[in-house]
Amino acid sequence: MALTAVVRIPTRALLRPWARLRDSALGWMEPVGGVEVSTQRFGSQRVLVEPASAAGVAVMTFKNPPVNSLSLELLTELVINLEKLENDKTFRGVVLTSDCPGIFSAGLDLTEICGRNPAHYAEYWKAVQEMWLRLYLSNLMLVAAINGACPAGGCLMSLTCDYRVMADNPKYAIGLNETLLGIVAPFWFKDTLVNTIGHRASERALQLGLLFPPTEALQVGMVDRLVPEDQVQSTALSVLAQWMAIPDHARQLTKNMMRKPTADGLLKKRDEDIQNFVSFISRDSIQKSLQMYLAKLRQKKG
Ligand SMILES: CCCCCC/C=C/CC(=O)SCCNC(=O)CCNC(=O)[C@H](O)C(C)(C)COP(=O)(O)OP(=O)(O)OC[C@H]1O[C@@H](n2cnc3c(N)ncnc32)[C@H](O)[C@@H]1OP(=O)(O)O
Repeated sequence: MALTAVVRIPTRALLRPWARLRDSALGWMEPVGGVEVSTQRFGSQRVLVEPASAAGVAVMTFKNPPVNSLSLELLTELVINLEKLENDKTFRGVVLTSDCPGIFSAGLDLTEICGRNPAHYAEYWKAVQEMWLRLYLSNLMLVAAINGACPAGGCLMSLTCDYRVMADNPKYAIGLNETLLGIVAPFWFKDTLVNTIGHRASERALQLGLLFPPTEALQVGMVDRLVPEDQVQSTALSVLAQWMAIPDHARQLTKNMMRKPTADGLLKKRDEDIQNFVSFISRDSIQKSLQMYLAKLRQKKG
C-alpha cells in the first residue's frame, strides 16, 4: 500500500484522554475512614459501569444510541473506564454489553472516517488502536454479552474478550464485514480473528465479509455460547463466576503469554499503521464507497 499522506499524529487526546473529557465519573472512589471503596455506580455519559452483585465483577454498558457506533467519544470513555477498573483492585472481571436494543455495536463510526481531514483520521485511528490494545491486553477477565447485531469494529471489540455469550436470535449477526464496505480489515483485526477461529475460517470470513448468524457463529467458534436473549447478561455473569475460581496471577500471566506476541505486532508499528490507515481512507475511491454505504444505511428508512 502506498504511503503518501504524511500527517501529524496528535497524541494529546489519547495519552491523557481524561484531560479532554469532562470526567463525569463522580463518585468513582470515595474515601471512607481513610480507605478508598467503590461506590454504587460510576462511568460516564456513553459508558455506564455498575458493580454486579457478585464481588469483584462490574458490568460495563455502552450507551451511544442509536447503534453504539464507536465514536471518538465512546472510544475515549471506554478506555478511561477500563483503566479505572484496572486500577481499582477490587475488580477482577467485567461484562461488556449494550444498552441499545438489538445492537451490541455497529462498529466504527462511519462519520469519523468519512468526509473528515487527515489529522482527524489519525486521531481517530489512534483511539481505535488504543481501545484494541487496552482490551486485548487487559488483566481483567472480560466477557462480552452480545445482545444484538455485532458487525466489524463491534465484532473486533467482542473478540478482545476472553469469552463471548450471544443472544440466540437469528436477526442478529456477527463478523468482520469490512470488504462489503470496500475497505480492508487491518492486520491486527485479522490476527485477532485468526487467534479465535483459525486461519482457514478467517481467510474465508474476511474475504467474503461474512456476517454469521448466531448458530453459525457458534459453529465456527466466533462466539462461545448462545442463550435466549433475556439470559445473555446473567449467563455472562455466571461464566465470570467460574473464571473467578482461577488464581488471578497464573491466569493473567497465561493470558499475556497467549496475547502479547499479537499485540506486539501493532505496538511495534503503531505510527506506520496510522499512516497506512490515513492514506488508505483518504483515497477518493474509498471515500466514495463509504459515502455510498452510509447513504444506503440512511435510505433504508425512507
Ligand atoms: C488500512 C485501512 C483499514 C481500514 C479499516 C477500517 C475498519 C473499519 C471497521 C468498521 O467497523 S467499519 C463500520 C462497519 N459497520 C457496519 O457495516 C454496520 C453498519 N450498520 C448496520 O448494519 C445497521 O445499522 C445495524 C447495526 C445492523 C442496525 O440496524 P438498524 O436497522 O437497527 O439501524 P439503522 O437504521 O441501520 O441505523 C440507525 C442509524 O445509525 C446509522 N449508523 C448505522 N451504523 C453506523 C455506523 N457504523 N456508523 C455511523 N452511523 C451508523 C444509520 O446510518 C442510521 O442513521 P440515520 O441518520 O438515523 O438514518
